Amino acid sequence: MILKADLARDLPTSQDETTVTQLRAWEAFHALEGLSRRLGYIVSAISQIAVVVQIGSNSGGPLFIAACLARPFVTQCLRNPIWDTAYLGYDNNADNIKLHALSALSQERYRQDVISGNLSQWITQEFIKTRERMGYVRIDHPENMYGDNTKDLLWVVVGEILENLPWMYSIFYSFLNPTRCSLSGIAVMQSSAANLRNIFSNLMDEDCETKKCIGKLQSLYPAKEIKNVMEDGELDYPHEKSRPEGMSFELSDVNFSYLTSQKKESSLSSVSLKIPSGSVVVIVGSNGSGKSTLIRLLSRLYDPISGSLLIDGRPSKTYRTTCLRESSILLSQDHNIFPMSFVENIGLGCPSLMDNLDVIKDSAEKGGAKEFIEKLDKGFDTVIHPMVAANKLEHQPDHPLQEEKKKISKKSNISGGEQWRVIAARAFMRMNSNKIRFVAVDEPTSALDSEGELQLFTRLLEAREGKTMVFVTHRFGYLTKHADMIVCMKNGTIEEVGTHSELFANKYGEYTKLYNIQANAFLADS
Ligand SMILES: Nc1ncnc2c1ncn2[C@@H]1O[C@H](COP(=O)(O)OP(=O)(O)OP(=O)(O)O)[C@@H](O)[C@H]1O
Repeated sequence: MILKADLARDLPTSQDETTVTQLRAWEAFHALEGLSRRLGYIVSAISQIAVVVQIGSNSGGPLFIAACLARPFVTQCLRNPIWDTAYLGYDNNADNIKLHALSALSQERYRQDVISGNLSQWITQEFIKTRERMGYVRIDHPENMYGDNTKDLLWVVVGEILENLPWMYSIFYSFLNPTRCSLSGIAVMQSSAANLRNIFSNLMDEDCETKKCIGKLQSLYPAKEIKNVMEDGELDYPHEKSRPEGMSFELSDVNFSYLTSQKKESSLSSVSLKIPSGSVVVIVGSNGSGKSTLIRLLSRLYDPISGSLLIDGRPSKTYRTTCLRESSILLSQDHNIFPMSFVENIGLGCPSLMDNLDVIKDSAEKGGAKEFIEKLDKGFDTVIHPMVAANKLEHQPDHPLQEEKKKISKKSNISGGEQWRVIAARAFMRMNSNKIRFVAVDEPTSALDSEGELQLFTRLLEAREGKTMVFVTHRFGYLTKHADMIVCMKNGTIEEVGTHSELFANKYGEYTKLYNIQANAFLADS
């Protein structure tokens, strides 16, 4: 339920802090278990105390209860759980890794990938399948499953003595007062002593704190009720008026600000623009001018605050968002590598072809990722972020486990550019669905070298048939030359629109200014 609720939230909703829940499923189960256990302990404690008081009224009841408390009390004081020390955990169970990875995909950092890749359904289905394959064993952290204390010899001896303290007290008491003790009374006292000891130990277990448990359970249900900020329409995409050349857009007087923005100015102000179907559009402009925001609106990750956005002649809100997302690809700096294997990272572009390794490798080739993946020991089966749990190591640089940690982390690290290539490969994989009519690429220049960038642009342009393509870039050259239209932005507004030669004809325009800065840098170098 939590996974589903997390995956269903759109970006604006998830950025509203009042709607975000940090609760994970295992915590809810713990809370529920803890609460019912605690209730049971309290009932048992009351009944056992009543028994001891009743039967033991002749044999020093209060002192006897104190003897029962001795061991749990000392245990609590000397508590030294194994997980309080430094440790390093490495998980090599494929299903467990997958289950945690699928769970992780509902986190904030993957939200844009999951939404733009339309992956919620696949994740939920895979989660259920993997869970069933594993059987219903507990999958929470080992810390929670392993509650044993370290045992040294002294503690074993002292513990045994304390364990038997109520017994010893009873025997001692019956020697002093033989007439006041019956055999059956002693037997009942003995069993009560064992029960009371257990009950007190459990009640002192901090996991069972009633307030904490109730708080956790209370925060569970609102997560299910959260309504998305963005409206979902009824219309399927494409519809009868959609053109086969690709998606078309018409923005009229669009304004937009992020909920989380600290700035007074809007990220987009009075933006009006027509993007014909099948065109290649390049958006340029200085940092913070609104290029990425414009692309996010076209990809329907956000809706304009005012003004209108038409897609193929109809308001964007009239379409089913899942249909629109099935028809578009967004390739941006905000995307992330999933904590899964390369096969899954790329295959998730088109989950129905996940089993087809040839198609996955072909997409990797197009995205420029195949070469480096094949050089890895496990090739396409390499899991990029294997689960490594480290505890109390951050402030101990000389701890012997640091070396092990490095070895494990090394297996899972790839460079920023390589990550981008994997994400690009996932985008090419998506094209195999044959549903794509809009491709948006947001500035790969920050991660890719110039050769990688040129290859990416060339391969994307080769696949342009039936697709409208919008690129954001800081590098003028190959793309601006091939663009049907260049949009130059400044401070959240559109300064100029036209082809390279049209914009360059305006000597004092923003486009010419940005172009000359780059050209002069090259001239100065040469
Ligand atoms: N997720 C966000 N939350 C809050 N504000 C944002 C967010 N993303 C962008 N902004 C703000 O919106 C404005 C436009 O940002 P945007 O990222 O669209 O610009 P850009 O032209 O793509 O910049 P760059 O070239 O640096 O990538 C900026 O003022 C930025 O601070």
